[in-house]
Amino acid sequence: MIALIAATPQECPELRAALRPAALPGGYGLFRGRLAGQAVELAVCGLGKANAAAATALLLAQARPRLVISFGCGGAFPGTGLKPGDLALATAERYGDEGVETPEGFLDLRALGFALVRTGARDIFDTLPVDPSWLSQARAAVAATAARRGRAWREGVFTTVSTCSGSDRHSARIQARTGALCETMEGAAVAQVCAAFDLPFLNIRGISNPTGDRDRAAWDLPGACAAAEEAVSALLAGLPAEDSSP
Ligand SMILES: O=C(O)c1cccc(C(=O)CC[C@H]2O[C@@H](n3cnc4c(=O)[nH]cnc43)[C@H](O)[C@@H]2O)c1
Repeated sequence: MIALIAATPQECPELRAALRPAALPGGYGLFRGRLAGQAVELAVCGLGKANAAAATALLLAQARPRLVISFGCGGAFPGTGLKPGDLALATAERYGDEGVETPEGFLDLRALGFALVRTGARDIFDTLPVDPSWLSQARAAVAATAARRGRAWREGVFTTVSTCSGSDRHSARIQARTGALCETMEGAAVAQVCAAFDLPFLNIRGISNPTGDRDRAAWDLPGACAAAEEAVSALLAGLPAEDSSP
């Protein structure tokens, strides 16, 4: 089974329509069934890190998927070459605002000495991994989807925040701190729970907006959501049968 996590119903209309409604404890939305020949469970978790972590943990406590995919829309930082409607694929997830703001600057969790996940092999602080073999499968699907739609795509670090980058000043600070190309409100939280459960994680986002001074006229939420759904479907369609995938 493949687990899919979207924040809002608007980010997954096509996939939801192909699945049967179910429910997770706590009222988190769940949809089950088969997509492109793969068994899937789609959680619609609500906005932000707390919802994302709770829904992911509830899902993983009752099933052990071979892959967890966070998907939906996200903001693109300046200089990345990404525009609304384009696609982005995470190579790692980094928390953007977990830490302490001090007179001397921002102290992240590594500086504070607080690991978020202790895997046994190593401690994980602010940066969560993406599984390399699944990443190469996803790269092919995202590239093919972008080409089909006549759009650009990029891969790189994603950052997850509670306070979105709706001003140039804040956006520049988060970009300098994280080196991210894409900002979301859920990705690192899903990745953190996957690391705790030792399960592979991917994040695929359609770009809905540029980060920086907030201008709702520059957003394309429907185009971003459609692009991400199409890339997820392409990834599922390209996967081998359940037993022989990475
Ligand atoms: O109205 C706003 O200024 C605003 C800011 C951020 C997100 C929204 C949404 O309605 C989308 C929610 C959904 O999309 C992801 N998202 C999209 N763009 C961004 C962003 O620039 N920074 C962080 N997250 C973003 C996010 O994962 C949400 O789940 C409206």
